[in-house]
Amino acid sequence: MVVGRKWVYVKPFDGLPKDENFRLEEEVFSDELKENEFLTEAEFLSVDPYMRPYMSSYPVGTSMIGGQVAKVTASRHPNFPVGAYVFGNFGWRTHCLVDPRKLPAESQPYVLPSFGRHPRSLALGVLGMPGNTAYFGFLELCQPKEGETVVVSGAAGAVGSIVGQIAKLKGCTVVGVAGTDEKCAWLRELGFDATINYRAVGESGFAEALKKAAPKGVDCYFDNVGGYISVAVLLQMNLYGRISVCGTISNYNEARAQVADPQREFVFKQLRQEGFIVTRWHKRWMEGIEANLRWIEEGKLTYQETVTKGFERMPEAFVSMLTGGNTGKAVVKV
Ligand SMILES: NC(=O)C1=CN([C@@H]2O[C@H](COP(=O)(O)OP(=O)(O)OC[C@H]3O[C@@H](n4cnc5c(N)ncnc54)[C@H](OP(=O)(O)O)[C@@H]3O)[C@@H](O)[C@H]2O)C=CC1
Ligand SMILES: CCCCCCC/C=C/C=O
Repeated sequence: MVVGRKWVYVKPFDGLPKDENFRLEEEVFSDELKENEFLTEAEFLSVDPYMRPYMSSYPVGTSMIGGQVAKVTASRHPNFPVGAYVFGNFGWRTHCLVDPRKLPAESQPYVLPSFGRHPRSLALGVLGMPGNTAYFGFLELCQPKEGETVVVSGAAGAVGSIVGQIAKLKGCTVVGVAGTDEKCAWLRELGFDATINYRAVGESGFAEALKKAAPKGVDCYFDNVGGYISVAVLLQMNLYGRISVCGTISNYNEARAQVADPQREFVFKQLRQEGFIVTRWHKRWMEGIEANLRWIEEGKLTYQETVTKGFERMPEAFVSMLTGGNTGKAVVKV
């Protein structure tokens, strides 16, 4: 018998998540597995923005959703031997009994490929879902061309920091928008050509700051945040500009903002805007991971992680990420 712990969603979110939304519970697993089942023990867990809007569609009493890196501790599945490390969407739990046949195609667990000298936690970041969000969401939807100007909001986070570096690899001029001077300084170290600390310039100063940072206008916008930042970028898009709508974290904890009608920009600038969910590319998943790993090995792609230690601190790490406490990918080490 194995006793695990899990975080349960016990009260609907209202605004920023609070302690009262979560409860830590125990769960017991039998040692006797059925054919095709395997048992895991988590090593690293992910806290991601999507958990905030997605949980609202689950009933209270559901375990918190999320990805993790875990070790297989018992197995009756030939592809998941004891001792292997896997990625799985097993939720906020220390242990999990898995039967892959019960999971949808876009949420299949997989044994981690070798990351060489890099930590396994990267399977939750640049070598996992956020890295693939950057790789596919930017390259497929923005179709960047050498010499173009790219703006990335949420630029110092898990997705944005990778998007900006890929844009530099494609020969673009890159402007990053982030919430502190320290984050902006890191982005410039990564090769970003200009940065805007949106908290420092404020809503009223943002359009002017963007004009200075992107004097030739904007050809591609990778939007992680929505809200006034995105309205201002839209108004400075160039003819035939492309916008990849990845997320709207500025309003995950609030009612939706009322924004000005943007249709005129789309007509006269002939813009293209497309939203996406990264699992759209689940059949090409390993292509994104391999490309990002190759760039890391070649010294062309750099990552950073913000690691919180202790499974009991999952809610704290989640709220910290939602309020800008992370640089690069936010993960929890059990
Ligand atoms: N479409 C898809 O398939 C996917 C979408 N996403 C989306 O991508 C975005 C980034 O995710 P991810 O990289 O994992 O998270 P991050 O690592 O970027 O962490 C979230 C960051 O959001 C920033 N932020 C918080 N509030 C605001 C605000 N009001 N305005 C602007 N920025 C804010 C904070 O940085 P700061 O200090 O700069 O404010 C914070 O660090 C999210 O919107 C997420 O939902 C992520 C994965 C897949
Ligand atoms: C099966 C779970 C996959 C998670 C996909 C996350 C998509 C994120 C959307 C917005 O943040």
